[in-house]
Amino acid sequence: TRSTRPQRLLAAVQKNATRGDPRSVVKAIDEFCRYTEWAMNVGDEKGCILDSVVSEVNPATVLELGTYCGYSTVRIATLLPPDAKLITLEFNPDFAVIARQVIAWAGQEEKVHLVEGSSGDLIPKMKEQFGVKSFDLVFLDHWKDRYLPDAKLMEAGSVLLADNVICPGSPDYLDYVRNSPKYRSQYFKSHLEYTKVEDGLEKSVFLG
Ligand SMILES: Cc1cc(-c2n[nH]c(CCNC(=O)c3cc(-c4ccc(F)cc4)cc(O)c3O)n2)ccn1
Ligand SMILES: [Mg+2]
Repeated sequence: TRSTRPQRLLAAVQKNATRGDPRSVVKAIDEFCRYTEWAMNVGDEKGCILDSVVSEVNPATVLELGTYCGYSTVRIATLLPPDAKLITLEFNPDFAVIARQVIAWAGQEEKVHLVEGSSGDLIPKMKEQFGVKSFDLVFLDHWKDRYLPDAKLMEAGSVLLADNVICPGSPDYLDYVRNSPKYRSQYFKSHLEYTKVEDGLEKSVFLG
């Protein structure tokens, strides 16, 4: 039967990237998605914004919601010190299977803990399951209608960075973080990965 898009993306990584070289993995995925087959990775343009926010926050603990094929997982992990922890949640088991192999090809498995399940179920269990009561940085890149309810579940974290706030969009989340006295929000205008369509990242610092 026909392969899936994540399987074809992984094949491109294994063919074109050097094992243990995370930058070559990122480059191979971006080239595949730009020139062969679009996929919903944060991409190179928004990826540079992601990199700058991660470097600025310099987090010891990161939570990523929505692993997909592990592209942003690899980008974030590469910027973390060896003792830092990145927990990434993926709902779709077929995506998780591919993401684990992409993360391994990039040599980042030490810093990354991929957990399968839905954010609504897993976030409340974070404390007891992983002993992490709050995260220094949360990257929201999962179902867009879960951004707001999940942000409310996590009102102890310090920096939220949300992908796709314009396309596909998360209007209720955007309205909340931009108008709530609990957050200072900033919009980084960009484009939907590998396209000319407007999209952007919203960085929201929790004021406690
Ligand atoms: C733990 C947990 C995890 C999840 C979860 N895991 N993986 C995801 C994927 C979510 N991502 C997207 O849907 C997405 C879509 C587009 C897009 C698509 C089609 C278009 F035409 C235009 C844009 C672009 C993007 O950048 C996206 O990130 N959710 C869900 C629940 N709980
Ligand atoms: Mg996204």
